[in-house]
Amino acid sequence: MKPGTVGMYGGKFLPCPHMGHVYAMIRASTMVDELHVIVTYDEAYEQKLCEDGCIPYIPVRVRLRWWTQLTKDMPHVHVHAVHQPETGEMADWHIGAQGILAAIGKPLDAVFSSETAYTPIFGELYPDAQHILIDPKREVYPISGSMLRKEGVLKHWNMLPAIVQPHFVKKVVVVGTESCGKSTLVRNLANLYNTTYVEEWGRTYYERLGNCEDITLPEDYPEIAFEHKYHEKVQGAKANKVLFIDTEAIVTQYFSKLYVGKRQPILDEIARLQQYDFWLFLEPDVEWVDDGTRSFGEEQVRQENNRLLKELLEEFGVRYHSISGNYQERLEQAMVHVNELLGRPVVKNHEMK
Ligand SMILES: NC(=O)c1ccc[n+]([C@@H]2O[C@H](COP(=O)([O-])OP(=O)(O)OC[C@H]3O[C@@H](n4cnc5c(N)ncnc54)[C@H](O)[C@@H]3O)[C@@H](O)[C@H]2O)c1
Repeated sequence: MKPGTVGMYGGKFLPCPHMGHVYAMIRASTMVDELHVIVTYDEAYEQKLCEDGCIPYIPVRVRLRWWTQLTKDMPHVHVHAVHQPETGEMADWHIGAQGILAAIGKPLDAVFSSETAYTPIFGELYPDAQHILIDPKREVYPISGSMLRKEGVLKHWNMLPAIVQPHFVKKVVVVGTESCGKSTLVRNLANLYNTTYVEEWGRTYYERLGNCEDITLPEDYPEIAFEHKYHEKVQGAKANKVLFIDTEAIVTQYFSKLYVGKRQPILDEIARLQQYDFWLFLEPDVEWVDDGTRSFGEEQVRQENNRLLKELLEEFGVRYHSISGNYQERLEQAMVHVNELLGRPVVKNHEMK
């Protein structure tokens, strides 16, 4: 092609750009001097499309953000969002093309897609541009947006760019009072599902100080909650479909009440804002182990604290799933729930598929 060529690659990229899209964009970027990636959108139509599939609606701003991240080190690639109505009429494409040309602001030399069927309409819309097909049989990355919408993103995890995956990670939080096997269960689950986890930050915090008995201060608790949230973000970015999390802001609030006798508004606010896909509640029916940072071992106190924590969770409208029994039973019950969440079959002896 002549120097100074301008190309366009467009789509709705719903629910998200997949590896086939990334491949097409990169191939296109090597063939022109300037490439414009166009994210077309029609909110009402897309919401309906997502409702009919099995994915939550992903706003255009999020899709634009992913494309911006994907192309941030490619100075000759530019990303735009353009409204194109989706009524099923050819007029939609004409309206879209007007918006696309206005966003690009210069004549187009090439239009890229993987659809041979688009050649006639592109010929009408962009008569001076060449339609260049990239992998029309979708052999390099056999995936499509409709497969992701219909079958869910977890089934096609390896077809999602690494920067997109964290958005779809399922967050499983494990809560309970002291010494009910949370840390062990969280670590075991993370290893079994080959993914990452977030440790109980309050514990790490006091281990760093050397103890927690009689030395906790009210200001420790917001700090614990902030650091915990930060680690959720860090580990979530590396997770493989699911992230296991040991405790959260409501448990931190519960400890604030127990240790310093007060409830902290900022923890209530975090508790209201946080979102998890699944809550596992561990009943305190395994042996109490004193690991040096624990204080409430007496059976009656243990039961009373368990009741208090449940009350607090219920106050925030949390729908948790209780798990009890010995360590083997707890692991098996947890795996049944997690398999269900991930859409995996629950097999005999709960073996992994
Ligand atoms: N007005 C325009 O010029 C224009 C151009 C393109 C798209 N659009 C709009 O975008 C909407 C969606 O278009 P779509 O369904 O083609 O978008 P899409 O989001 O499914 O795909 C975007 C592009 O990537 C290509 N692609 C998809 N999967 C691929 C894979 N595995 N490997 C390689 N390439 C792959 C597609 O052929 C398409 O060109 C259209 O209905 C239209 O509204 C408009």
